[in-house]
Amino acid sequence: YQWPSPQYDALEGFLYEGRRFDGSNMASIQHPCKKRSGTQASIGAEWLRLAYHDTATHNAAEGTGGLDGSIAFELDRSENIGSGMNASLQDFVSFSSKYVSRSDVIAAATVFAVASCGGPLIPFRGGRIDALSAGSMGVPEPQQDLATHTEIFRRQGFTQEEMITLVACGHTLGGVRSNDFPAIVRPSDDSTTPNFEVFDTTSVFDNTVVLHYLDGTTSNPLVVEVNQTLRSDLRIFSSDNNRTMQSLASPDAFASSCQDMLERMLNMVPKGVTLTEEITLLHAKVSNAQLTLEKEVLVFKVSLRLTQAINTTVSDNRTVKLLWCDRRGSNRECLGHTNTALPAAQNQDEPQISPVTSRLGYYFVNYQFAVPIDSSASISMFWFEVDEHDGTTASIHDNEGTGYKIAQDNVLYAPTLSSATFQRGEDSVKTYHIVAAIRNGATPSHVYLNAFDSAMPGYAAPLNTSVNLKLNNTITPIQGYSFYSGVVQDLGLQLTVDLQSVVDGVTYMEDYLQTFFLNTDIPFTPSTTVQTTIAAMPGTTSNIATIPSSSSGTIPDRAMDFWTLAMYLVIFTISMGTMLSCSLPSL
Ligand code: HEM
Repeated sequence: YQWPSPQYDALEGFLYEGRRFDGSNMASIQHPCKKRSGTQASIGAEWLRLAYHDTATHNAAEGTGGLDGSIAFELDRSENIGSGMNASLQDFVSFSSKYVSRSDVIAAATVFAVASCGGPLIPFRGGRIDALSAGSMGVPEPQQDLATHTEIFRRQGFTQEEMITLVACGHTLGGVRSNDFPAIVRPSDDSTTPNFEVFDTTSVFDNTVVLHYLDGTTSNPLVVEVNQTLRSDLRIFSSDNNRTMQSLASPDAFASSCQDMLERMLNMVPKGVTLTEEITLLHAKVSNAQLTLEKEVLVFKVSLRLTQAINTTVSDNRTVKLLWCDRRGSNRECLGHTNTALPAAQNQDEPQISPVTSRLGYYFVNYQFAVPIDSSASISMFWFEVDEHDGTTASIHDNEGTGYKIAQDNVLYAPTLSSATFQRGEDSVKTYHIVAAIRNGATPSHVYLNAFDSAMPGYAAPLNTSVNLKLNNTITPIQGYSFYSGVVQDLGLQLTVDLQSVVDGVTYMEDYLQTFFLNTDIPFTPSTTVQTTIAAMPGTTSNIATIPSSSSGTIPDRAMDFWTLAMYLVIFTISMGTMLSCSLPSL
């Protein structure tokens, strides 16, 4: 892994933080192994079933179907009946983006659900490509016979033994609803409350479904149903004289078989789709790096996210420093001096924020920097030093020795000059005025943006369009930058833009820029901020602010201007002469 890897970074953030950029948390809709409010339905079970139904149309030989999000267009089919399906799609709709496809969200949801309910950690890859219409039919249904089921699983690429295993791994969570399958679960006399019969007596991901099947005490409706035609689990489980079921009687064997089978299921994709490498946890992660103009100052903002073992706390003595080199002038590339700053804020995520990370035994501590940059010097690369002041050597996080390089400073995003106008509500058109700052000196032949949003209400076609940006003379040039602007209209929930400027045939780009915070005063902010601590002087801290959590699924209301406050603190501290050090280059 080398920074920047925008797709990896986005997938890693989603998987290990469970949330999208504005802090809205998808994992916590379900975690910890919750039931849907007011019902007996397990949300994790609904998510897992949706993923299986999306993949179940896969044809391994032809390379068609698979986990591609086509399920969003297939819910009117009887093979996809079930109120949990629609509910799950609603849970997911606002979480996809340019780098986390709708089908990646469905796959990650299964990883969350299984981890959250105590099952194995399923290795995750991203890069699935979304279908924008229905695919072929072919999800198994309970009334079909064993030969049909065996053939369906063979088509998907599974042997008989794998079929038995995968069904047992699926049917450890959740159950059957009377309103969707009245022939299997009789509706209650009181028709307002649907009956729900669970597959086993525990609500967690364990092998009770196997054990109770083997010892004859099961009440799995697909085994004990009086109408024999509907006993599909019984036919499948017993199809090899219970050999496979017996092999799953050990909890470890069950967990490891389910880990393998569910990983294979999530990675069944149409041919032509290349999945990413496995997304593993980054222990020191750079995020939200952005050079921007704010309040007439050139500012560099970045966060360093460190893992911290659960049940341990960060030492009060720890200092985290941002170091960077000038891009221009006599000190460029740290020839004369290296710049240093302390974080503007530190905050901790809740250990529970992603079930995957919490199962790995970590939570996150974030250090956020917002430093003013002299625009004639600019910035070319940065790195971090973390010192525990306990006698151990300070650790350096420098992108495996190369430093974190800032590719360019010719085109920048100016969120504080950009804006969004919209009515609250999911189906209203939002109008975004996007402002780019273009460094004077080189005259661009073309300034434009690519706008992308796949988080569309109702899974409508994504927005994917280009808009030309024009020189905007109403904004006074500052710090050697002039401003270009353009308008994007979007119905979706997670617009990102890529700004591009072409100078002498070379394209400069700022990729995957977030827009959710336009009209709030916070350019970017952690979601579940517990308490914000601002470092006033090296080694000392003082609590100054608490930011309310914005973990709802909607765009947050106007919130406190945290970053501006943080920046002024840094400016103040620098002017006290305590934070800008002139030293020899250390890279
Ligand atoms: C022959 C194959 C299968 C048949 C006939 C079948 C049938 C069913 C039926 C009728 C339900 C009840 C749904 C409801 O009431 O909402 C159900 C639930 C479920 N199925 Fe399957 N299934 C099969 C295979 C699988 C597989 C391979 C998986 C996943 C690996 C899976 C995962 C689930 C889950 C998690 C639920 C519970 C959903 C909830 O509680 O909301 N199923 N299945």
